[in-house]
Amino acid sequence: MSQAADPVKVVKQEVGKAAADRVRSHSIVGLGTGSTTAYAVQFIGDRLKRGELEDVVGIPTSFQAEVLAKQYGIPLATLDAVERIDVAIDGADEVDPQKNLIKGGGAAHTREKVVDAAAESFVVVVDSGKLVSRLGESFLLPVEVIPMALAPVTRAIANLGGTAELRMGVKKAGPVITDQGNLVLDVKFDQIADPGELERALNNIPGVLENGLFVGVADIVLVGEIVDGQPRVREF
Ligand SMILES: O=C(CO)[C@H](O)[C@H](O)COP(=O)(O)O
Repeated sequence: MSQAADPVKVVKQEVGKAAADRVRSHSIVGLGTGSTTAYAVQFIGDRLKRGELEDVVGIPTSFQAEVLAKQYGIPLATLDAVERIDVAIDGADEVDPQKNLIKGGGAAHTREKVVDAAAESFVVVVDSGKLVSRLGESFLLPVEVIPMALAPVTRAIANLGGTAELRMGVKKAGPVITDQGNLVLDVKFDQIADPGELERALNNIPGVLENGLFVGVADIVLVGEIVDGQPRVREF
Protein backbone atom coordinates (compact mmCIF):
# COMPACT_ATOMS: atom_id res chain seq x y z
CA MET A 1 0.00 0.00 0.00
CA SER A 2 1.47 3.35 -0.99
CA GLN A 3 1.53 6.07 1.65
CA ALA A 4 1.04 9.79 0.95
CA ALA A 5 4.24 11.81 1.47
CA ASP A 6 4.36 13.76 4.73
CA PRO A 7 3.76 17.41 3.60
CA VAL A 8 5.98 18.87 6.35
CA LYS A 9 8.85 16.63 5.25
CA VAL A 10 8.30 17.52 1.58
CA VAL A 11 8.36 21.24 2.40
CA LYS A 12 11.53 20.90 4.50
CA GLN A 13 13.21 19.02 1.65
CA GLU A 14 12.25 21.68 -0.90
CA VAL A 15 13.46 24.57 1.21
CA GLY A 16 16.67 22.70 2.08
CA LYS A 17 17.28 22.10 -1.63
CA ALA A 18 16.60 25.77 -2.46
CA ALA A 19 19.24 26.81 0.07
CA ALA A 20 21.74 24.22 -1.15
CA ASP A 21 21.26 25.51 -4.72
CA ARG A 22 22.57 28.91 -3.58
CA VAL A 23 25.93 27.50 -2.54
CA ARG A 24 28.74 28.33 -4.97
CA SER A 25 32.03 26.54 -5.68
CA HIS A 26 35.10 27.73 -3.72
CA SER A 27 33.00 28.86 -0.78
CA ILE A 28 32.97 28.40 2.97
CA VAL A 29 29.54 27.44 4.24
CA GLY A 30 28.17 27.59 7.78
CA LEU A 31 26.20 24.39 8.36
CA GLY A 32 23.28 24.89 10.72
CA THR A 33 21.45 22.44 12.94
CA GLY A 34 18.00 20.85 12.82
CA SER A 35 15.80 18.77 10.56
CA THR A 36 15.37 21.41 7.81
CA THR A 37 19.06 22.27 7.55
CA ALA A 38 19.83 18.54 7.48
CA TYR A 39 18.25 18.44 4.00
CA ALA A 40 20.39 21.40 2.88
CA VAL A 41 23.51 19.55 4.07
CA GLN A 42 22.40 16.43 2.21
CA PHE A 43 21.76 18.38 -1.04
CA ILE A 44 25.12 20.20 -0.80
CA GLY A 45 26.75 16.78 -0.46
CA ASP A 46 24.78 15.51 -3.49
CA ARG A 47 25.92 18.50 -5.59
CA LEU A 48 29.54 17.88 -4.58
CA LYS A 49 29.21 14.21 -5.54
CA ARG A 50 27.73 15.11 -8.93
CA GLY A 51 30.65 17.49 -9.58
CA GLU A 52 28.28 20.46 -9.78
CA LEU A 53 30.17 22.04 -6.89
CA GLU A 54 33.84 21.94 -5.98
CA ASP A 55 36.04 23.22 -3.20
CA VAL A 56 33.31 23.74 -0.62
CA VAL A 57 34.25 23.72 3.06
CA GLY A 58 31.69 23.50 5.87
CA ILE A 59 31.82 25.08 9.31
CA PRO A 60 29.51 23.01 11.55
CA THR A 61 27.33 24.63 14.21
CA SER A 62 26.89 21.45 16.26
CA PHE A 63 27.88 17.85 16.70
CA GLN A 64 24.80 16.96 14.62
CA ALA A 65 25.97 19.17 11.73
CA GLU A 66 29.46 17.66 11.94
CA VAL A 67 28.12 14.10 11.76
CA LEU A 68 25.83 14.91 8.81
CA ALA A 69 28.56 16.76 6.90
CA LYS A 70 30.87 13.74 7.27
CA GLN A 71 28.04 11.42 6.19
CA TYR A 72 27.40 13.48 3.02
CA GLY A 73 31.06 14.05 2.16
CA ILE A 74 31.41 17.77 2.93
CA PRO A 75 34.96 18.66 4.04
CA LEU A 76 34.99 20.54 7.35
CA ALA A 77 37.08 23.26 8.97
CA THR A 78 37.00 25.19 12.22
CA LEU A 79 36.66 28.95 12.65
CA ASP A 80 40.35 29.40 13.44
CA ALA A 81 41.26 27.88 10.06
CA VAL A 82 39.18 30.21 7.85
CA GLU A 83 39.14 33.95 7.34
CA ARG A 84 35.52 34.26 6.27
CA ILE A 85 32.24 32.41 5.98
CA ASP A 86 30.54 33.14 2.67
CA VAL A 87 27.10 31.83 3.50
CA ALA A 88 25.47 30.16 6.50
CA ILE A 89 22.33 28.03 6.15
CA ASP A 90 20.33 27.40 9.29
CA GLY A 91 16.80 26.74 10.51
CA ALA A 92 14.72 28.66 13.03
CA ASP A 93 11.90 28.06 15.46
CA GLU A 94 10.20 31.42 14.91
CA VAL A 95 10.70 34.21 12.35
CA ASP A 96 9.12 37.65 12.70
CA PRO A 97 8.42 40.13 9.85
CA GLN A 98 11.76 41.91 10.53
CA LYS A 99 13.62 38.58 10.04
CA ASN A 100 14.41 38.37 13.74
CA LEU A 101 14.48 34.81 14.99
CA ILE A 102 14.09 32.50 17.91
CA LYS A 103 16.48 29.58 17.60
CA GLY A 104 17.71 26.86 19.92
CA GLY A 105 15.02 24.20 19.55
CA GLY A 106 17.94 21.82 19.07
CA ALA A 107 19.94 23.41 21.92
CA ALA A 108 22.60 24.54 19.43
CA HIS A 109 21.91 28.30 19.39
CA THR A 110 25.24 29.32 20.95
CA ARG A 111 27.43 27.90 18.20
CA GLU A 112 24.78 28.75 15.61
CA LYS A 113 24.91 32.42 16.58
CA VAL A 114 28.70 32.49 16.33
CA VAL A 115 28.69 30.96 12.84
CA ASP A 116 25.50 32.59 11.45
CA ALA A 117 26.53 36.07 12.62
CA ALA A 118 30.00 35.68 11.09
CA ALA A 119 28.64 34.79 7.64
CA GLU A 120 28.55 37.30 4.77
CA SER A 121 25.06 36.04 4.08
CA PHE A 122 22.86 34.14 6.50
CA VAL A 123 20.07 32.18 4.81
CA VAL A 124 17.28 30.92 7.09
CA VAL A 125 15.32 27.84 6.02
CA VAL A 126 11.85 27.34 7.52
CA ASP A 127 8.39 26.07 6.74
CA SER A 128 5.60 28.64 6.85
CA GLY A 129 4.47 27.38 10.28
CA LYS A 130 7.50 29.15 11.77
CA LEU A 131 6.33 32.63 10.70
CA VAL A 132 4.92 34.73 13.57
CA SER A 133 3.89 38.34 13.94
CA ARG A 134 5.77 38.60 17.28
CA LEU A 135 8.60 36.49 18.65
CA GLY A 136 7.64 34.32 21.61
CA GLU A 137 4.09 33.78 20.33
CA SER A 138 4.40 30.04 19.99
CA PHE A 139 7.91 29.01 21.08
CA LEU A 140 9.66 29.29 24.44
CA LEU A 141 12.96 31.18 24.35
CA PRO A 142 16.00 28.91 24.88
CA VAL A 143 18.75 30.21 27.17
CA GLU A 144 22.02 28.27 27.63
CA VAL A 145 23.26 28.39 31.23
CA ILE A 146 26.39 27.04 32.90
CA PRO A 147 25.24 24.38 35.40
CA MET A 148 26.51 25.99 38.64
CA ALA A 149 24.57 29.19 37.84
CA LEU A 150 21.18 27.53 37.27
CA ALA A 151 19.47 28.89 40.42
CA PRO A 152 20.63 32.54 40.24
CA VAL A 153 20.00 32.68 36.49
CA THR A 154 16.47 31.32 36.99
CA ARG A 155 15.83 34.08 39.59
CA ALA A 156 17.33 36.78 37.38
CA ILE A 157 15.13 35.67 34.48
CA ALA A 158 12.08 35.87 36.77
CA ASN A 159 13.08 39.48 37.54
CA LEU A 160 12.95 40.15 33.78
CA GLY A 161 9.40 38.74 33.71
CA GLY A 162 10.22 35.26 32.41
CA THR A 163 9.23 31.82 33.67
CA ALA A 164 12.05 29.36 33.09
CA GLU A 165 11.80 25.61 32.76
CA LEU A 166 14.83 23.32 32.62
CA ARG A 167 14.84 21.40 29.33
CA MET A 168 14.77 17.66 29.96
CA GLY A 169 16.19 14.94 27.75
CA VAL A 170 14.11 12.60 25.61
CA LYS A 171 15.29 8.97 25.83
CA LYS A 172 17.81 10.27 28.39
CA ALA A 173 17.28 10.61 32.13
CA GLY A 174 17.97 14.13 33.37
CA PRO A 175 18.42 17.43 31.57
CA VAL A 176 19.52 18.16 28.01
CA ILE A 177 23.27 18.85 27.95
CA THR A 178 24.51 21.14 25.17
CA ASP A 179 27.57 20.56 23.00
CA GLN A 180 29.39 22.85 25.48
CA GLY A 181 28.31 20.75 28.51
CA ASN A 182 25.74 23.28 29.72
CA LEU A 183 21.99 23.34 30.50
CA VAL A 184 19.10 24.93 28.61
CA LEU A 185 16.27 26.91 30.17
CA ASP A 186 13.13 27.35 28.03
CA VAL A 187 11.66 30.68 29.03
CA LYS A 188 8.10 31.96 28.67
CA PHE A 189 7.69 35.74 28.41
CA ASP A 190 4.17 37.18 28.27
CA GLN A 191 5.40 39.30 25.41
CA ILE A 192 8.73 40.15 23.85
CA ALA A 193 8.25 43.85 23.09
CA ASP A 194 11.85 44.60 22.14
CA PRO A 195 13.80 41.47 21.08
CA GLY A 196 17.15 43.31 20.88
CA GLU A 197 16.83 44.70 24.39
CA LEU A 198 15.81 41.29 25.80
CA GLU A 199 18.68 39.59 23.96
CA ARG A 200 21.17 41.94 25.61
CA ALA A 201 19.50 41.80 29.05
CA LEU A 202 19.57 37.99 29.12
CA ASN A 203 23.18 37.78 27.97
CA ASN A 204 24.09 40.24 30.70
CA ILE A 205 23.06 37.80 33.45
CA PRO A 206 26.19 36.17 34.94
CA GLY A 207 26.09 32.47 34.06
CA VAL A 208 24.15 32.88 30.81
CA LEU A 209 26.22 31.77 27.85
CA GLU A 210 23.83 32.73 25.04
CA ASN A 211 20.13 33.02 24.33
CA GLY A 212 18.12 32.07 21.24
CA LEU A 213 17.14 35.57 20.10
CA PHE A 214 18.84 36.35 16.77
CA VAL A 215 18.19 40.03 16.13
CA GLY A 216 19.38 41.60 12.87
CA VAL A 217 21.40 38.51 11.93
CA ALA A 218 19.35 36.95 9.11
CA ASP A 219 19.73 38.26 5.56
CA ILE A 220 17.40 36.00 3.60
CA VAL A 221 14.52 33.83 4.77
CA LEU A 222 13.46 30.96 2.53
CA VAL A 223 9.95 29.82 3.39
CA GLY A 224 8.61 26.46 2.29
CA GLU A 225 4.87 25.98 1.99
CA ILE A 226 2.22 24.01 0.18
CA VAL A 227 0.24 26.08 -2.34
CA ASP A 228 -2.57 24.44 -4.36
CA GLY A 229 -1.29 21.07 -3.24
CA GLN A 230 2.27 21.73 -4.49
CA PRO A 231 5.40 22.54 -2.46
CA ARG A 232 6.71 26.03 -3.12
CA VAL A 233 9.61 28.10 -1.77
CA ARG A 234 9.42 31.85 -1.47
CA GLU A 235 11.95 34.35 -0.18
CA PHE A 236 11.61 37.38 2.03
O1 LIG B 1 17.85 26.42 16.23
C1 LIG B 1 17.92 25.26 15.92
C2 LIG B 1 18.72 24.27 16.66
O2 LIG B 1 19.25 24.81 17.83
C3 LIG B 1 17.17 24.76 14.73
O3 LIG B 1 17.66 25.40 13.60
C4 LIG B 1 15.71 25.03 14.93
O4 LIG B 1 15.28 24.38 16.11
C5 LIG B 1 14.86 24.57 13.74
O5 LIG B 1 14.95 23.19 13.60
P1 LIG B 1 14.03 22.37 12.60
O6 LIG B 1 14.47 22.75 11.22
O7 LIG B 1 14.26 20.93 12.94
O8 LIG B 1 12.60 22.78 12.86
